[in-house]
This record gives sequence, C-alpha cells and structure tokens, in this order.
Amino acid sequence: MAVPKDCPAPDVVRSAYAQLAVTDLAASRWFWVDMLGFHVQCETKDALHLRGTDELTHHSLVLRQNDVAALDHISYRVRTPEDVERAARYFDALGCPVRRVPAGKGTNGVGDAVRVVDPLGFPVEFFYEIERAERLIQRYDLHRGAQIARLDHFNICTPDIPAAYEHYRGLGFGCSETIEGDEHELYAAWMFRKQTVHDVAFTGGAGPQLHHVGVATHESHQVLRTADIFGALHAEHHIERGPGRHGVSNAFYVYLRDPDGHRVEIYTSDYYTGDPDHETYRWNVHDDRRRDFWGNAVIESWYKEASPVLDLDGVPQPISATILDESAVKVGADGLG
Ligand SMILES: O=S(=O)(O)c1ccc(O)c(O)c1
Ligand SMILES: [Fe+2]
Repeated sequence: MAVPKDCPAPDVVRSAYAQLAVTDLAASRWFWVDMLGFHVQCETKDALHLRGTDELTHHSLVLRQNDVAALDHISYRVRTPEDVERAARYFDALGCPVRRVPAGKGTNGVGDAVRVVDPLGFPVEFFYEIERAERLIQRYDLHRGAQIARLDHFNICTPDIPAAYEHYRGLGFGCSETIEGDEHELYAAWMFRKQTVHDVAFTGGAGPQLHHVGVATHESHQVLRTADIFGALHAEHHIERGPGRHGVSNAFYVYLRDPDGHRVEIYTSDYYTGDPDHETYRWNVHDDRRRDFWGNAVIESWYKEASPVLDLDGVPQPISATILDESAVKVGADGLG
C-alpha cells in the first residue's frame, strides 16, 4: 500500500469513538447503559452519546437509530486542528473518498472532522475538537454495571492482513503483537498509537466488517461481574466468549453480543508499549495459548460473525472473501481446520 510522499500522515493520538447504527435504540440502551453501565452524556430522539467513567470528552460510543445494524464509522482523535486537514490531504492522495464534516453537521459534541473510506474499505473519522465532559473517575456513586472506564480499541475484519498492517504503519502505528504462520505469514496484528497494546487490531476474515469494540475496565473482577450480571438476569445468551485470559495482550476478557449482534469486549490488564524501541511479540498460529492463554477453544461465531460497515452515505458496503485466515490452518485449541 503506497504512502503519499508529499502528504504527511495525520498525528493520531488514540482510538476515540465508535458510532454504531442500531435497529432498536431502547433495546440498545438496556444493553449498553443499564447492563454495561456506560454514562449517557447526551440523548436525542435518535441517538445516544455514551462514555466511560475515566473519559473527559463528550463520548466514546454513539448509538444511532437506523433501519440496518452496522458500523457508521470508527473515529480517531488527532493531536492538533491542523492534523484534521492533514488527514483529508493524506487520504485524498491515497485516492480514497474524503468528506469534510464541519462542526455541528456531524456527530454531536465533535468539532470539524474529516470522514474517509480508507483503503481497507472502512468508514473512518479524524477530529481534534470535542466537547469536554465532567470528570467521573471518583463519582463512585455513578459507577454501575460493568463499570466501564474507557474505550480501548477497535478490532476490524479484513481479508488482507498484510495490507492492513502496511496501511496503519503508514499512519505511524506501532505493532505490539502478531499471530504468524511457520513462514511468518501474517494472520493477525495489534497496532497502537496510545501507549498500550492496541488502538486497532485486525482479524482475518471477510471484510470490511467491524469485529468488535474493546472497552476497558480497571480490574478483572469487573469482567467477571459483567458475566455474573448477564447470568443473574437470564441474559446469558448475550455472553459469546470467555471470561478468560488472552495470550496476545495478556488481557482478561469477556465478549458479549448486543441486541443487534454488535460485539463488545470487556477488557482489562494489558501492558505499556511506549518505549521507542518497543519490540513486537510474535505468536505462532499453532500455539494453543495465543487467543486464550489457558488453551480454551474459541467459539466459531467469534471468527465468522461481525458487523457490516456503511459508506459515507450510509449504504452498507459489500464484503470480500478472505485471502488467508486462521481457519485455513489446523489451529488446535480453536478446534478449527
Ligand atoms: O484472542 S486474542 O488473544 O488474539 C485477543 C487479544 C486482544 C484483544 O483485544 C482481542 O480482542 C483478542
Ligand atoms: Fe479486543
């Protein structure tokens, strides 16, 4: 994937928010607010703007009423207002669809933004300005459900993992971990701008599709509590995978599916990646501990199901078949192959 020579990449600070199109806003409110404990920063007749207890900006998740369940866009915050225009020029030079979204014309609370369909087919927004929000870190009286602290990452399904890796390297992302074959074929990668394991990760599969949104809690007992709450309310069918310990990232996790099937990971206890010479940790695809450190199998829906994505006009995008994914090789504990 070529990197434009005379168009510097925008300086991405972090994964900032995901905007999900949902078919029943009330049912989604039950899942994301009542059960998971996201805080409602702003509610309109057709959208909810939510955030975690540690987040000081307007939102990290937007749920928008729509006739189709899909990803509206993922969004990265950039370091300066000038980086918003840099993003427009960079993606324009890549030949991608680019749309400038002035403050007030896009997502509530967000200032001037640029939305693109990136070379992998994903709708992605870059912004700098966003409304500030009240500090809730020590409002323990308001911490409920899973006690979500903040958005941590996006995981995207794409048929060409090496192309995804090259695209995000071009945006200046580091690579913390990979899953590779015996000849170093790339099956998955975790990439970062903030100094943790990832802001974005790639799962081999038909794409472009959103695999999941990863949200962080402070401690593993909150991951366990999430599973207990869903069990207590006989909503256990929303639990898809885990709780467990990841090999990659070392995080403690549980995956849930929301009423539309959007996947969310409750995730905690990964690690620091901020040194300039941070080295990528490489897992072999045949290592049964890579996805679950205790060797537990990964349910097939986790590999095969994901959310479609919309283009800049809200039209669902076609998905292309996989070039190479883990199910193409015997992967032991996953029970695939
Ligand atoms: O299942 S993996 O250990 O590969 C994994 C690691 C980190 C994640 O955020 C994830 O979703 C999945
Ligand atoms: Fe994840």
